[in-house]
Amino acid sequence: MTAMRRDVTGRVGGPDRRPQLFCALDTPDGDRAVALARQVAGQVDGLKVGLELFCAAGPAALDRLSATGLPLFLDLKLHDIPNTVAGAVRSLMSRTPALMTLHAQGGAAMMTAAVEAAGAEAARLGVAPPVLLGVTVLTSLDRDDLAAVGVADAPADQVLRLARLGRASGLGGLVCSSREVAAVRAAVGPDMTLVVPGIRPAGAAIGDQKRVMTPAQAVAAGADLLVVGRPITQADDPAAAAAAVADEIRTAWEAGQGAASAGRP
Ligand SMILES: O=c1ccn([C@@H]2O[C@H](COP(=O)(O)O)[C@@H](O)[C@H]2O)c(=O)[nH]1
Repeated sequence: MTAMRRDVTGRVGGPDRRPQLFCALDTPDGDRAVALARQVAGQVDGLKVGLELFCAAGPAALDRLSATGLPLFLDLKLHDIPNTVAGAVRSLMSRTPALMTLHAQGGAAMMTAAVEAAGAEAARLGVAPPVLLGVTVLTSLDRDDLAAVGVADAPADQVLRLARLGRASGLGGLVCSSREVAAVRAAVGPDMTLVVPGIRPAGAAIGDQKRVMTPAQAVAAGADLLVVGRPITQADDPAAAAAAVADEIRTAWEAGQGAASAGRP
C-alpha cells in the first residue's frame, strides 16, 4: 500500500493536518482513468475509485492505478448483511486500498464485522488496514429525499446519528457533506478522519449534488479529506483544475493556521 499521511491516531492528514485532495475517477474506461490519474498525480494526494470504474474495469483498475504511487480510496459503499460485507472487505484487502467505504445505515453489526475482517485480513497479509469510512447521508440527498424514504429528520440530524453509530462500531472515519463536518467533529472527537465529497469550486456546475460547499469552505469547516470528481475530470485541463483546487485548499488551510496562531497567547 502506498503510504498515507496519518497522525498517531490513524487519522488521515499527517502531522500538519493539512486537508488532503483526492480525485474521483468516475469513468467506465480503465485507460481513461489511468490517463487522468497521470495528469493529476502531481496535484492531488490520492485517487478515488468508485462503482462506475470498479464495475467496468474490476480490481485490475486498482492494480493499474497503484502504479501512480498515490494512495487509493476504494469507494464501493458496501451495504449488506454483516457476513457478506465482512467477506467483501476480506476479498478487497489484497488490493491494499488506503481507504474504503461502507454505508453506516447498514447498522452496527455490519460495521463491526467489517472492522474485524479488515483487521484480521491486514494482519494475515502483513499490511496496514485501510481506514474504514462510514457513509452517513449521501451529499446528493436533501431533506425531501430523506422524507421520501421514511427519515423525518433533517440531513444534519441523520448524519450525526449515523456518525455516532459509526464511531461506536469502530470505524476510522466518516463521509458527510461539508455542511455537517463541524458538528460531526464536535460529536465524534479529534481522531476520526472526516471525508467530504460534494465539493464545488465557485462557479462549477453542481450537477446531482445537493449539499455542497467550495474547497475553501470545506477546509474552514474542518474537513480532513476533500473528494473532487467532475470539476477536475471534466475540465478542459484536468491538471490545471486540480492545481487550482489544491491551491484553494492550501490557501484556506494556511489562513486558518494563521488565524489560530494569532489567537494564541
Ligand atoms: O455522499 C457521497 C459519497 C460519495 N460521493 C462520491 O464522491 C464523488 C463526487 O464526485 P463529483 O463529480 O465531484 O460530484 C463521486 O465519486 C461520488 O460517488 C458523493 O458524491 N457523495
